[in-house]
Amino acid sequence: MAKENLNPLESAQKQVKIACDALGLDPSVYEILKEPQRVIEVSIPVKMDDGSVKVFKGYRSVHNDAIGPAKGGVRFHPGVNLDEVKALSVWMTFKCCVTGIPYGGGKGGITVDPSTLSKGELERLSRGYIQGLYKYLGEKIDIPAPDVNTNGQIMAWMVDEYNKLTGHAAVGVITGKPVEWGGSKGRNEATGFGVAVIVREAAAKVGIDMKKASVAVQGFGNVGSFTVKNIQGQGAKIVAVGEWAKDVGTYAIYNEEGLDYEDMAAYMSVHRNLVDYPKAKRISLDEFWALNVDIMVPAALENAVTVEVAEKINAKLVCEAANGPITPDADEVLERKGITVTPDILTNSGGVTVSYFEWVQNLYGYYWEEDEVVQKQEIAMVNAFNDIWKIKEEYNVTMRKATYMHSVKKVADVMKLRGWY
Ligand SMILES: NC(=O)C1=CN([C@@H]2O[C@H](COP(=O)(O)OP(=O)(O)OC[C@H]3O[C@@H](n4cnc5c(N)ncnc54)[C@H](OP(=O)(O)O)[C@@H]3O)[C@@H](O)[C@H]2O)C=CC1
Ligand SMILES: O=C(O)CCC(=O)C(=O)O
Repeated sequence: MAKENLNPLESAQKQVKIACDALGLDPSVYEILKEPQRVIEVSIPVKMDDGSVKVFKGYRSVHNDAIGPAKGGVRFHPGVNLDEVKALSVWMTFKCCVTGIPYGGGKGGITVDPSTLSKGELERLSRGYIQGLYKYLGEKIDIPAPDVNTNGQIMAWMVDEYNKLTGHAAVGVITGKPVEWGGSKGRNEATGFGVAVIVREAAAKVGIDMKKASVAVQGFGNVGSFTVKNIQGQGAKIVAVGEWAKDVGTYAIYNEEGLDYEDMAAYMSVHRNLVDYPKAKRISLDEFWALNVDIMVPAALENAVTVEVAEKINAKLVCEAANGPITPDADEVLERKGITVTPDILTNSGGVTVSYFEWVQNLYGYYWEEDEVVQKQEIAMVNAFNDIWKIKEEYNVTMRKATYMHSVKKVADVMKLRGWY
């Protein structure tokens, strides 16, 4: 068999092309959508604590802003590169259409291992990113947010830098901020909470009783950990968690009696990983993927599920909490095996949906209670799930194809109205 293509941009383009063809759209729609509208690459010089200067590469891609200002997170990771950032921005365009929020798609990143930086170096790097890009960001232009290895503190430094450079108190230029300064209640947990909502809805459709379900989650960061918390809250048993640690690489922990979110989170906050977590046994990643569980949730990075991994999966339902965790070839394997997949742009759309709520609150200067945020998020996601399930049934296609058909049509219709083709 030919070597599997792991380029995320080509995966994203393939997903968009399939939807354009299924919808019978004018060929110019795909020509417009296959590449971002704008990509900026910046060099960021950072004064290190030892007095030396290190230069980091940063990127920001705006894929499409037909529907509204670009929206999407900023990732700090050694694997960040131009095609990855472009792909992530493509996915954001169609993710924003899932719950119907008025944004286009953007994404950014810096090629860096932030665990090697001091707090001061991390702050200078975050500010340097904004110094390189502030002319292309704005509350009505392009609005960043957190992603892998970035958080509320980093967003606060970035907004502060933006406000200093522009002279505007524009707190809505970035979302995912701390609640103490313009953040929305519920945003930190929103992606994982939303993943659990989609897992619950999909489980009901495929005949899994959440109260009796066994679940494995790959990744215990922001998305993975809150996914575990909320799925556990539905009465399901989390039997395995897959993770990554320096000097160990990928590993997983397993306990058939179930793992507890609070206990793992407390252990993680002291030890920074789950390698020697005492209430589970360590298993290999190969064993993790092959577990006999009802539901698998990849919540780490892209390309986690290749063809080889997909062949091992025994779950009835796979819910993509990460962006792009299943390769297109692996997707075909899961389809052949009759495993239902809820795609990333639906499953993890809760994060950007609550970012939108944060932006609305910032523009109004009027803040909501957490209950209101959570309730609005849940309604938006359940409605989106039902709309997409209907398309899946009507056209007899996978959830992924139905989701892209739903979203690509929305962007194509607006581009038509605006006279772009
Ligand atoms: N944050 C958000 O609101 C949203 C995030 N996403 C997507 O969700 C995914 C996870 O993001 P997020 O949780 O924010 O990121 P975090 O940085 O908070 O967490 C990522 C987690 O995955 C672990 N990890 C990294 N590589 C591997 C691996 N190969 N195998 C197992 N675990 C691994 C990391 O371990 P370690 O810390 O040791 O590196 C970390 O615990 C990404 O694809 C992101 O784009 C999607 C929508 C919104
Ligand atoms: O909250 C946001 O604006 C974007 C989150 C994000 O980057 C994502 O959904 O992948």
